[in-house]
Amino acid sequence: MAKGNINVSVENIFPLIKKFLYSDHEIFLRELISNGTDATSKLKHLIAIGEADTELGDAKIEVSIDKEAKTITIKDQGLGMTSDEVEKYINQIAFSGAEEFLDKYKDNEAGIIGHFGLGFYSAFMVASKVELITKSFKDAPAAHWTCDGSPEFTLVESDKADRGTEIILHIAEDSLDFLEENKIGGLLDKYNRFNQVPIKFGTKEINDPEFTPATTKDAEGKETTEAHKQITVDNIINNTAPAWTKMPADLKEEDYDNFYRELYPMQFEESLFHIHLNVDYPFNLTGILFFPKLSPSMDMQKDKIQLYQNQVFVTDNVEGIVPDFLQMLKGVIDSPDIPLNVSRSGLQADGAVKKISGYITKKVGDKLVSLFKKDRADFEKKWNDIKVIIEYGMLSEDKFFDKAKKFALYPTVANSYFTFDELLEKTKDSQTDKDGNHVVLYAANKDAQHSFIQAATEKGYEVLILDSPIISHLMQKLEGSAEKVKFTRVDADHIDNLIKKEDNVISKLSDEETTTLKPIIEAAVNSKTYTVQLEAMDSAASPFIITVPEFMRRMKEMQASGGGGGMMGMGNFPDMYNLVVNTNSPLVSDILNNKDGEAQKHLISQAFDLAKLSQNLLHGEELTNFIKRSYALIK
Ligand SMILES: Nc1ncnc2c1ncn2[C@@H]1O[C@H](COP(=O)(O)OP(=O)(O)OP(=O)(O)O)[C@@H](O)[C@H]1O
Repeated sequence: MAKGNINVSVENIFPLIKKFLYSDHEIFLRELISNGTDATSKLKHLIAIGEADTELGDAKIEVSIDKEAKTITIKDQGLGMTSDEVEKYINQIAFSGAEEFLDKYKDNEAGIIGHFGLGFYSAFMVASKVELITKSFKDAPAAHWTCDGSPEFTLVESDKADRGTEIILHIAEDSLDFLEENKIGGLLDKYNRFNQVPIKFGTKEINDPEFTPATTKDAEGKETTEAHKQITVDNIINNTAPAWTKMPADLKEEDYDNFYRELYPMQFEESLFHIHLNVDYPFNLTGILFFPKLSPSMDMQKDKIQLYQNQVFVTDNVEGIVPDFLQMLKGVIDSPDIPLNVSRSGLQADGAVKKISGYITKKVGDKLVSLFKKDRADFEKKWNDIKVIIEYGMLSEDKFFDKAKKFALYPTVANSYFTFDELLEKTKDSQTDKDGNHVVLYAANKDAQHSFIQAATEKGYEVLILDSPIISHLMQKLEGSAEKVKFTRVDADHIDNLIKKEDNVISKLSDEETTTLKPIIEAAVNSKTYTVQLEAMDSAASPFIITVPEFMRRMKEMQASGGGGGMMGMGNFPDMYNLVVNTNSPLVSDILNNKDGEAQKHLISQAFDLAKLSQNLLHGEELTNFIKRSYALIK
C-alpha cells in the first residue's frame, strides 16, 4: 500500500475548493462526467489507431446514487489508469491543475466563465472522501485511490476486473441534497443533455418493441386488447448527436424545428428561421442560432443562447462572445476555442473571441440576405418579428449596417415594404422639396396620427410606419448615410410645410389682418406650451393644426431610449407644440371678422380643442369643458 502527501507546498487547497463559490458546487458532476467522456474518447481513438487491443462496446457513463451509503458514483468504461498513472495524473497533474485554477480564481472571483478547469478535484466541493477505482485497458492490476480531503492519500491494488474508472463520492454532511434524484437528474439535464458519450442514470420502463399486444374478440364480438409488455431499459439522459454537430447538408427543415423543440421544450412558438454555424478555421465553432418569434408578453431573457464546449453546457451568458444585438436570438454555440478561465473583460481582448463574434455577425447577415432574396414575400411577413434585432444591429455594427441595406425593410402605411434604396428611388421626385431635401415621411402610430397620414397620402406621398423603440437613432444614422435625406414625422407640421414646393399659397388675409389676429388667438389659447404660427395654407386644410417639431421630438425620444446621440437635458425638456393657424381657412376669417369678443373666444377655444383632440392631447377638465361647449353649440 502506498501512502503519501499530494503536495506539501500547498496544504490548504481542500478548504479552498470547499469554499469555492458556494452556489457553483454543482459543477463537480459536469467535471467528472467530462473526465469520463474524455477517457472514453481517448480509448476510442487508441483503438482506431491500433494502439489499444480491446473493444469499445457500447461504452457509457453511469451515474448512480446510494442514499444509504450517502455516495454518488460516476463510472465510465474509458481507458482507465494504471497505478503509476494515478500517481502521475491524479496526484500530480490534476492536483497542480486545480491549484492553478484556484489561484486564478482567487483574483477573479465572479468573472470566470463557466468555471471550467478545476477538474477532478472539484469532487471535494461536495465530498468529504473520494475513492477512485480504476483499471487500465493495458494489462495491469486495478488501482484504488482514496483521499479524505486532507493532502494525504492511499493507493492500493484493487480487484476491479472491468476496464474503466469509478469515482465514488462520499457526500459531505453539508451537501446531502445532492443525494436527491431530482437534483442530480436536473444537473445532468442542464450540463450533459448533449454529452458525447451516453449517460445512464437509473432505469426506466418502456413498452417492449418486440411485443405486439394481441386483440381478441369475445362471443358478442367485443374486442379486447391485452396490456403492452413492459421491459426495463437503461435510462439514457442524453442525445449524443444533437443537430448542431451534423452537417447542414444532412439536415432538413424539420430537423431544425425538432431541435428547437428539444432545446426549448417549454417554448410553444416555432422559430422564424435558423442559421447553422460551422467553421473549423481559423477557429472551431459549430452551432445553430434561431430567430425567435418575439411577442411582447414573452420573457425575452428566459431562453437564451447556450454556450457549449464539446457538447458540454458551459453557460447561457454569452456576453462578450456574441454581439449584443444578437443576444436576443436563441440556440447553441459550441466552441473549444473560447477561453473559459478568463474574466468577461479578458474575453473581449481575446483574438479568437473577437473573430468568433465577427464571424457570427457575418453569418447572420449573409443568411438574412439569402432569405430576402429567396422569398421576399415571406421575409416581409416576418419583418415585424425580426426588425428590432436588425435595427439594433444596424446601429451597433457598421459592417452589419452596410449589409442590412440589402434587406432592411421600411413598411408603409399602405402595407408596401421598401428597402431604403427602393424607397428613395420611389419618392425621389415627389418628395423632394424646393431646397433639394428628400423628405422621408413616417408615422409612429396609424391611429394617433391618422389625420396627418391622410393629408400626406392624399398628396400621393409614401408614409412609413416606424415604431421600434430605437428607430429615432436609426433615422439619424440613415440620414448620415445618404445626402440630403431627411426623416420627418407626418405630424411635425402641416403637410405643405413638411415638403415645401415652389408654388406658394397666396394668403387671403392681408399682413395687417394677420398682425391683428395673432394676439387675439394667443390670448385665447393662453399657454406657454403652444407657439402660435399663422400660415397661409390650402383653404380645405384644417383651420387649426397642432404639430410637434421633428427635431425636438426626436431628441427627446433618443434620450428616452438611451444610447447617446440625444442632446443633453432634452429628456427633461417640457413638451412644446406649434399651433399652426391656417389663415386661408374660412373659419379663421370668421374668427377675425367676429366682433363679439366672447363669441370669438368661443370659436378659438372650440377650434383649438378640436386640434388637440386630433392629437390625443385633450384630457381632464379641458375635455369636460369641450364636451359641454359642444353640446351648447348644437342645442
Ligand atoms: N475518469 C478518468 N479516466 C481516466 N483518466 C482520468 C479520469 N479522470 C481523470 N483522469 C486523468 O487525470 C487527469 C487530470 O484530470 P483533471 O480533471 O483534473 O484535469 P483534465 O481533465 O486534464 O483537465 P480539466 O482541467 O479540463 O478538467 C486527466 O487528464 C486524465 O489523464
